[in-house]
Amino acid sequence: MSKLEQNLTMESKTLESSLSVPSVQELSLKSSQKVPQRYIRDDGDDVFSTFPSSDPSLTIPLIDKAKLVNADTQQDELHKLHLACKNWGVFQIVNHGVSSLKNMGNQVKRFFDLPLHEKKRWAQKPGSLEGYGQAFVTSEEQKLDWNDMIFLKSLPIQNRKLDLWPQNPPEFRETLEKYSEEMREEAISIMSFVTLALGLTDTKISESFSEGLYDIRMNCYPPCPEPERVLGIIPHADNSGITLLVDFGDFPGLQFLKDGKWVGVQPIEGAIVANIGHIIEVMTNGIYKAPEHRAVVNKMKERLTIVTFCYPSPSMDIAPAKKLIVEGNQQVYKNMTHAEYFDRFFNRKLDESFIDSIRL
Ligand SMILES: O=C(O)CCC(=O)C(=O)O
Ligand SMILES: [Fe+2]
Repeated sequence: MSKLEQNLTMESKTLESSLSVPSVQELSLKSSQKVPQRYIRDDGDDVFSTFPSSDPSLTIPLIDKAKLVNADTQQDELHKLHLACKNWGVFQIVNHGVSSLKNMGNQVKRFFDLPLHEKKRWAQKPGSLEGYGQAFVTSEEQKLDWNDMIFLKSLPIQNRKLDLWPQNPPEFRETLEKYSEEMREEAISIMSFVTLALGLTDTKISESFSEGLYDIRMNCYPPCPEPERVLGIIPHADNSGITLLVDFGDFPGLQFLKDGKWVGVQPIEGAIVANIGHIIEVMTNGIYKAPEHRAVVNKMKERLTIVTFCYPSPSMDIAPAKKLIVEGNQQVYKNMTHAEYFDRFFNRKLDESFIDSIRL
């Protein structure tokens, strides 16, 4: 297919679906020393052109939730949070209130350990991203991520497609229900501190997360014989309001782009990695930006993550907060309804920057 034909196909196809591709776990089990060409990124693929930072002083900011809720320490911690959101767009949170991380992690591990035919009972159906498979595969020529996943819409409850919710392991569903409810509470709470850190006293933004949408992507990154030639997930920024990620690995697999260099996130057991998504970038008029990030893989070790994409209520417009457009601060992004925002996202061109397309 010529480049032009490829672009035309990309333009006409909606991205809200995925072509079926092989399971990476199965490829990994074949114990071959070589990775199939479709996964190889070091043959001129420009997503591979930046390198990890070698500066050990660069670490993802750490936010202590206990200090945010304590009146004596709140101001200092809010200032740290403001700098984290402004300079990085990502931070790790400890002492949060989510109790079901470990249980959910165990369920996800047990799910990915099932034989392929069993996992396929919950496979993505044509025309939908939800279920077990891979995201955003839209052409047979596209390079592939070294990643298997299961993606489920969890809240509100009426958005659930239960036929895609695994019943093996047996406690998977109830654990995911509890996990998503806890994540919703955490998102509301984090958003209330993020807006306070920005100096917004009105609670409209954080409250809109109580009626929000919560989509959960569980990722498995199997060991890879040639880890330096592939990516677990290509560089992207999230289209969420905020993303809450739990990393069950013990090496830095997730990397954020900071001043042109990739900085790895060293997993802290029991912590949540929170990153700003495009919706909060728009609502803060770009004061807080959605950071580019990617996942890399390991030669010997599997890595599992659970990613909760948190969106405000569909009744909330996606537009810069009026209070931020004062005294010569120009509005940077368009005012959109929730429906318009998603329409633009799912019909975007894969070779163009989504955030640039919603700038004024
Ligand atoms: O699993 C990871 O480390 C990154 C996942 C991610 O960025 C995503 O699913 O959007
Ligand atoms: Fe992401």
